Amino acid sequence: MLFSIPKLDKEIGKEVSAYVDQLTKPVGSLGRLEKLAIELAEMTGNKFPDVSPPGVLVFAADHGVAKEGVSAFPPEVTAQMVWNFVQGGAAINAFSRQIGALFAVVDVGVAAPIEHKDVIAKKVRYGTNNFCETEAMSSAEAEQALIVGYEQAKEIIDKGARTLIVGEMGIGNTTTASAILTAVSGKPIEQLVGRGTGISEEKLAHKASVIRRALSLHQPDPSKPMELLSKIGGLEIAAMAGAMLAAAERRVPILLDGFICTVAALVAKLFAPAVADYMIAGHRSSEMGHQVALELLGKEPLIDLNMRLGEGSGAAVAFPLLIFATAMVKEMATFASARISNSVEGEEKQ
Ligand SMILES: O=C(O)c1ccc[n+]([C@@H]2O[C@H](COP(=O)([O-])O)[C@@H](O)[C@H]2O)c1
Ligand SMILES: Cc1cc2nc[nH]c2cc1C
Repeated sequence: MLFSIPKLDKEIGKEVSAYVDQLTKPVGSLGRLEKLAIELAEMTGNKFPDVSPPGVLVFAADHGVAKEGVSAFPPEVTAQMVWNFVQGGAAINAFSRQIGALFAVVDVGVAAPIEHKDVIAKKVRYGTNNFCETEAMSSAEAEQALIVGYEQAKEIIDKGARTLIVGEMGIGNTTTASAILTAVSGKPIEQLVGRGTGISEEKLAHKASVIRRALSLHQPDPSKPMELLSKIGGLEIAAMAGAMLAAAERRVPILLDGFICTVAALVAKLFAPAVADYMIAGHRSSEMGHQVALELLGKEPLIDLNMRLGEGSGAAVAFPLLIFATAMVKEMATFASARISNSVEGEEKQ
């Protein structure tokens, strides 16, 4: 599949960088917010971009590998949480309300039928196969799930979303994400497999052995994203990658969530390396392996609050920092406009 992602506007970045140095503060004193303002300008091609409203897309799907007992919760929870999302009772609902987000939940492959007018029904199949035994899905299904994400992102951007937050819900999906990350990074599995929803030490060792077994069965080519998705999964990870690709094509900044989201970002990057230019890492999840995924992507997260929920929640909590970065450029006075003396002459500016 071919994606056409525009280059970052480095010229505007330089302009904003020079302008930020004229604002009424010592050079560099707003730290990471300054870098963020420059990045947002380069992505959007706008010196004074709007990041609001953000669009939050939560993709839900089930994982056949959940049968192996790799989660602290049963697979029915995926469907149950989808109902919670449409009733507005999940963390991401509370946070989306706080940040004024456009919000949508997409069933891309929940194992149970879900009929609710507010759930976007895009089920590609009823959950994946157990990837320890056989391929998670066909490559046609993986492609279909990717397109679901792509189309949904297009839609929410057409409705006005200026930043994209991509969340997920899928019992078992930390096993799937760790398997993809093991294949892609080539690092020892022990560094990449974590507690997910909160499994015991014993279950953790079992989870690692499940992934080891699956990878020796499939031996996926780590440079082929469609192969990774079809052999390992999952449907929501494919959709998330598709959504990111659509946002990057439209110069809409992507605010990444936690572990599963960052692995989906790595998959998207395999489809089109330039997609990573449009990504900002929202937070560092406490899930083992997230730091490695962030390093592979070359991103430093904005916040670290020991969160490990998913759903887009970490990105939603980090989102106000994007508002602050843009408000700084839009609203602050310059030394000249406020008639403030700009440093002692000859003093080194850092
Ligand atoms: O985003 C994260 O970093 C994250 C870390 C651990 C768990 N989760 C969420 O928990 C679910 C997967 O956990 P598990 O144990 O069932 O693999 C899934 O619905 C994710 O949204 C999410
Ligand atoms: C309750 C619950 C909520 C979640 N949200 C994202 N993943 C989740 C997993 C569980 C178990």
